[in-house]
Amino acid sequence: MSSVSISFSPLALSLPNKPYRKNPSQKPNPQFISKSKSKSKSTSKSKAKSKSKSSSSDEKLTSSSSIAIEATSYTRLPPRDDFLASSLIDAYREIKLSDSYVVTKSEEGQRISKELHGEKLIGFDYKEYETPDVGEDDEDEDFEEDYDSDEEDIDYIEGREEDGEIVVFGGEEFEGFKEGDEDEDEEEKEKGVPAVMRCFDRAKIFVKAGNGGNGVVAFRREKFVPLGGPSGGDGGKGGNVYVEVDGAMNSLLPFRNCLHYRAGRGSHGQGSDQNGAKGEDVVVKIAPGTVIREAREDGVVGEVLLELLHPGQRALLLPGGRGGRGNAAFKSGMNKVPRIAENGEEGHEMWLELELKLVADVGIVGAPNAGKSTLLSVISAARPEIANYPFTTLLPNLGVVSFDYDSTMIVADLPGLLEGAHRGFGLGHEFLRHTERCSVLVHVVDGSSPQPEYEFDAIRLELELFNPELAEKPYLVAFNKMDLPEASERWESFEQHLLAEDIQPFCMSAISKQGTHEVVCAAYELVRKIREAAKEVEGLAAPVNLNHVAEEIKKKRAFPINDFDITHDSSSKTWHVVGDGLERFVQMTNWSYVDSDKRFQHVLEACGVNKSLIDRGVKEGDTVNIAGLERIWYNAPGSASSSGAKNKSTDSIRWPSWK
Ligand SMILES: Nc1nc2c(ncn2[C@@H]2O[C@H](COP(=O)(O)OP(=O)(O)OP(=O)(O)O)[C@@H](O)[C@H]2O)c(=O)[nH]1
Ligand SMILES: [Mg+2]
Repeated sequence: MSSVSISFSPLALSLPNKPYRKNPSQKPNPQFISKSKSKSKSTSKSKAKSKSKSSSSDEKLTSSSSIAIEATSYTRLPPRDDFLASSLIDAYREIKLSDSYVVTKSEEGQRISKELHGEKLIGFDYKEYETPDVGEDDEDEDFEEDYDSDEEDIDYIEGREEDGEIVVFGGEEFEGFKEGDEDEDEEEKEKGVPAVMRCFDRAKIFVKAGNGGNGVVAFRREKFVPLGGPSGGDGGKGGNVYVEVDGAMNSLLPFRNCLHYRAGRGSHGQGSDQNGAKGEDVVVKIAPGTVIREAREDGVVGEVLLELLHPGQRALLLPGGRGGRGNAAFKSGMNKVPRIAENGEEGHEMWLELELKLVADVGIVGAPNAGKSTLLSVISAARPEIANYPFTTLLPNLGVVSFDYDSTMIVADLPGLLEGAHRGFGLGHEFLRHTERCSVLVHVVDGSSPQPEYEFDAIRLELELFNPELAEKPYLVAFNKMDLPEASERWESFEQHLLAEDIQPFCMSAISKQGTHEVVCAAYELVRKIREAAKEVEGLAAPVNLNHVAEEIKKKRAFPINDFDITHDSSSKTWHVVGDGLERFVQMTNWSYVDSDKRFQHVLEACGVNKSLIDRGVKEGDTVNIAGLERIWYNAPGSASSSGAKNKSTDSIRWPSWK
């Protein structure tokens, strides 16, 4: 075994491994707001400043960075004054609108924003994105005109002031959250998720097990073999539906092209006692971390059927239908020439909802544009898109960080989070879901943002509000963009702020790879501890039964035929006899053969349907519906118990037992 060559800096060793607990006293500090307002009056100024001060910032890091500095403050959610500055308006136009942008257009929008974030408003105020407030009317118009000129890139919705926030993602839109109509809002949000994102981690597929092949009626005809007897073979079994975890998949996008998965049907039996071949199985390949639910017609979220995490796991989901018996199987001493064979059993079918929650050891979280993708790109071979505008990343990116051949971890770069993400704002639900399966979280904080402390607190709060378990996960904090002077200026106050909460943050410049090694090593140390703890627990835990869905279906198939319910509709004089066993029996009866009806009568008699109907007072002429099959009841002459077909000669035949 090779040794893991990881060197830990003293900073990394002092990493707090305690889960974060929400501190209710962490409310927005008005001092911060006023401070930042005065500090960041002009972004252009700060750009110039950042250039002149770059050498001093480098002192904080061990070696200086030769990489060009990019001021990124305009892509953040800036203080209102900043936003109104004309330099920012120019900058705002530069934002790549085809990817994303957020607008609050009206008074109503502001009101909703306030209501939504009301008591626990931390950090961003979305009313700052009120485009009509840009200043003078003329300017406003200019802006709108400029904006309109970009219309070929995006679908921009106008004149819907009452709707509050409008979010546009690559030409698709949804309306912002409005308190009081969550249900409608859910639908709206679903609509607003761009197709590629929906397909990335959600899919709805149809699966069907193969039907069994039919049995046949055949008789042996051969020279020198007189009265060869029945020789109809049984039908083959239908193919099964399996679900298998494919380690090479990291999304559900393949299900975009293929929705229906049908296993092959069993071949029909043939003469000369030849049984049919088994139907072909179908294997549905899914990504690790996929949750499978039954999709219900009423829209209610079905219960989880399977949750497959590890590559190579295979579950039998739907077993194929049984092959029908051929007439050779019905031969008996009393019935030497049976003219009967069964249909193959129908394979079970269902619609499934697949939901992927990425399985990664480390999840990189943070506000948009914090440098999450940059961090992933420098620590792994992954090449995510990196750009100077928010929501560059819309789909999570995975990367493998290798220290040694046997010490690796999977790191996921997740899309940026906004305040209100836990309520679906900025498609937060879509993104936050993926953090649930990460063992460790790395918070990347944009050091160049006016209030990095708020940014960190807001993201932490969003995670906790989305799922309190997320707040219990071990995490570490990486203060990024230390190569920028404004970031290095803020580092000390940020560090003090976190140290007061017993958290030791890391500082780094992802773009120049400085300080990233310490962050990765510290994250790996946390991952290693978690893996060790998980191994211990795994040893004690009982093995999970992956085939329980198929077992349930098989159990249902073996349901006894004499277990049925009878209901009576007096207005239409109809009796309904229902039962899983009876239903299957009716489905497998092949009515084209003469003996089928006799056997049907025999089974009804034997399983007590006739007797129960007589006891309940069935009258001649009444309709009896047996598992969907309608018959008219009549009383056979001279018999108290008889049914609606044929005579009693069937009693003399011994039919093989129903199976
Ligand atoms: N100066 C400087 N710029 C950085 C650093 N890290 C990232 N950036 C820049 O910040 C911008 C955003 O970086 P990304 O890595 O795309 O940020 P992100 O957090 O993935 O953004 P989203 O995907 O939109 O959430 C890019 O222009 C990067 O070049 C850094 O350490 N220093
Ligand atoms: Mg990104």
